[in-house]
Amino acid sequence: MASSSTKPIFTPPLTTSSSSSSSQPPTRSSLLSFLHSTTPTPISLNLSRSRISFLNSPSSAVRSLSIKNAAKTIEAAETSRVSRVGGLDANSQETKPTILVSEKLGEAGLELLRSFGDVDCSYDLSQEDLCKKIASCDALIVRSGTKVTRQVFEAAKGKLKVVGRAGVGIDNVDLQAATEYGCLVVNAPTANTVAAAEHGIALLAAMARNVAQADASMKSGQWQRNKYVGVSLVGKTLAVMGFGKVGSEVARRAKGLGMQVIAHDPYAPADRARAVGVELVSFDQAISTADFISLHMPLTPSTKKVFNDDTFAKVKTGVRIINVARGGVIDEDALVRALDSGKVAQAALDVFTEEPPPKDSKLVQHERVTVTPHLGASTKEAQEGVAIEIAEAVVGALQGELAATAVNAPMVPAEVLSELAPYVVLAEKLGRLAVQLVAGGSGIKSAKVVYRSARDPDDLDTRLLRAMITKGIIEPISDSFINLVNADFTAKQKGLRISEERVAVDSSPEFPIHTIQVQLSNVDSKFGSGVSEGGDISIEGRVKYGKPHLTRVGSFSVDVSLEGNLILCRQVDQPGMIGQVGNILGEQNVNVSFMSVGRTVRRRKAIMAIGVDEEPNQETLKKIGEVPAVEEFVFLKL
Ligand SMILES: NC(=O)C1=CN([C@@H]2O[C@H](COP(=O)(O)OP(=O)(O)OC[C@H]3O[C@@H](n4cnc5c(N)ncnc54)[C@H](O)[C@@H]3O)[C@@H](O)[C@H]2O)C=CC1
Ligand SMILES: O=C(O)C(=O)COP(=O)(O)O
Repeated sequence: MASSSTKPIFTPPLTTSSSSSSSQPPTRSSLLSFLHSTTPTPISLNLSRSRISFLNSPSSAVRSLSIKNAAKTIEAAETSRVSRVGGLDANSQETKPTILVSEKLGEAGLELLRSFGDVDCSYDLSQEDLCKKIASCDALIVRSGTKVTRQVFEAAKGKLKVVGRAGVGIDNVDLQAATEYGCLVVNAPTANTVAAAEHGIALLAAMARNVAQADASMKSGQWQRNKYVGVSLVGKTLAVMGFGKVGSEVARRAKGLGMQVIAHDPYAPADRARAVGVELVSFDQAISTADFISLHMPLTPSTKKVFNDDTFAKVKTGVRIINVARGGVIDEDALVRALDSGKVAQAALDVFTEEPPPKDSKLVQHERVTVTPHLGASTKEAQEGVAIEIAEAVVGALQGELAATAVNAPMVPAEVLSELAPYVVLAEKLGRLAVQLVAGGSGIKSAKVVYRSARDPDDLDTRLLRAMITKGIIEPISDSFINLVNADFTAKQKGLRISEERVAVDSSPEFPIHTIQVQLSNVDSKFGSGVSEGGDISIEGRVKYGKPHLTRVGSFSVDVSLEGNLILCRQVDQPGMIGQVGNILGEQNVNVSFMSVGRTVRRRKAIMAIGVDEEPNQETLKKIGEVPAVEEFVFLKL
């Protein structure tokens, strides 16, 4: 006979290279709470801790943030901070989050952050100092000058919940480490687009007309009109490499200057190019036909040094190159060689592999190179916009919202979130229940989730539900903290395969999901009745009246609200059973909140599902086990 729940043993084959103790993701007892937990408390088997803080404020889930609404956002942050209990932002000075801003940020953004948390503006920190400070920070806001390395996440010891990149490029943030540590990374992808594009055009024109060189010459007392004869832009071909936000704005402006614009971007939709009147071409075609090449792709492993000796060999002799993307996309030594040989006539660079570059950099010193110190995003307007954009994203994330600009987590639109909210609660509880039915010693390798829904699969986003089921399965049996950011990673790391199936049902598509079923295969159960005919531990639930309900255990139908704790008993189906068990609980002052009996065949076997507010002590559980008709029972914490 099963007794009260014991810790199932989970034997994860650690498959990733980062499994040394120092690099293990931290332990935190927060929830998908998204990023709510204030203290990194190790997870024990205390399953009764409260959860669901991630969606515990309807206002946070549906709040829409926009730059125009900065003032409203401040107000909302303040209202929310004082009105919510139990979350990171409860009405207490002590629980205010600490936000470290490590590079200069626009005042409007700072103001918004200050309305929500304690803001520490510490610029020019060494890596060592950053690592020291970060252990007490809930959020970190950076621009391109701060390297957020694995060491930073390690040093954060689980406290850091969100890194906000006040700009586009996130190549200075170790995203893999952030994900492993369950730390959300958000960026501000739109507010500096125009500034970067304008800077690209400024460099293009300045380079073509030798503005910087002529200026320096005049300031040194010279008047060299013949030396600084330039080239015209009109009618020339510009190749835009990377036809994203900045690239397309550059293209638009270059067309206004009378240039022929072509673009290369393996992922850009043709209609976007068509709308701007630009032809998308292959990499080789772009570089071999262009008079000017302007770089606008992100720095990734596949774009690193994509402009190298081989590439320069293919360009048109006398080509001019502009780079306001990332220094690392060019092999800078190769560029110096190409400039020296005359293959490349000129370059205008805002970004460098190493920033700032060494003072004696041949590239920076080259007389046919125009340089600026990473000024692409540095306009007043862009910096105000970026600051607000990132402050809103960070405040939202700290309040438990899924940021629209999340870089390392699925973006779930606010309306989807609010619709899925009760199912998210159900999903985690089902995962948590299923794992508690596993007998000690069984290693869980695979879980299958079956969603029964009347919705078209395209209208059903289950990533959040899968993450919560994963969280429910893993957290009770390991010391991992799971959220949407690291759910898939952690499952993989622990050798747990989660598969999903959608089954169409004939119910109302008004509700996204009819039932969710969690099946654990190839494991022994400590509650035989929780095993389906197919041999899997199987439980099913649905949302009723906005609340999660357990509706099936193994082959037995039940109907019990998933609140508090749960006792599942299998007994001989006979009169008086409910009374007997109810009396035992009542004697111990354990309040029964719900009760449901499900049976397969009348007067044969039945399952009794009893919701209890309190946790019965061992003595009480023993008495239940001693009721003659009770064949097996299990106590489950939700
Ligand atoms: N200098 C500065 O201050 C600033 C620099 N940037 C940089 O500009 C770049 C572009 O920014 P956004 O346009 O906002 O980003 P985006 O994400 O809108 O556009 C990037 C484009 O590059 C494309 N791409 C990816 N791999 C490619 C490849 N191998 N070849 C060609 N295209 C490829 C993508 O499909 C995408 O369309 C980023 O590197 C960003 O960090 C952005 C703002 C300011
Ligand atoms: O947004 C980007 O990608 C940029 O490069 C801007 O960098 P910054 O924020 O000015 O350091």
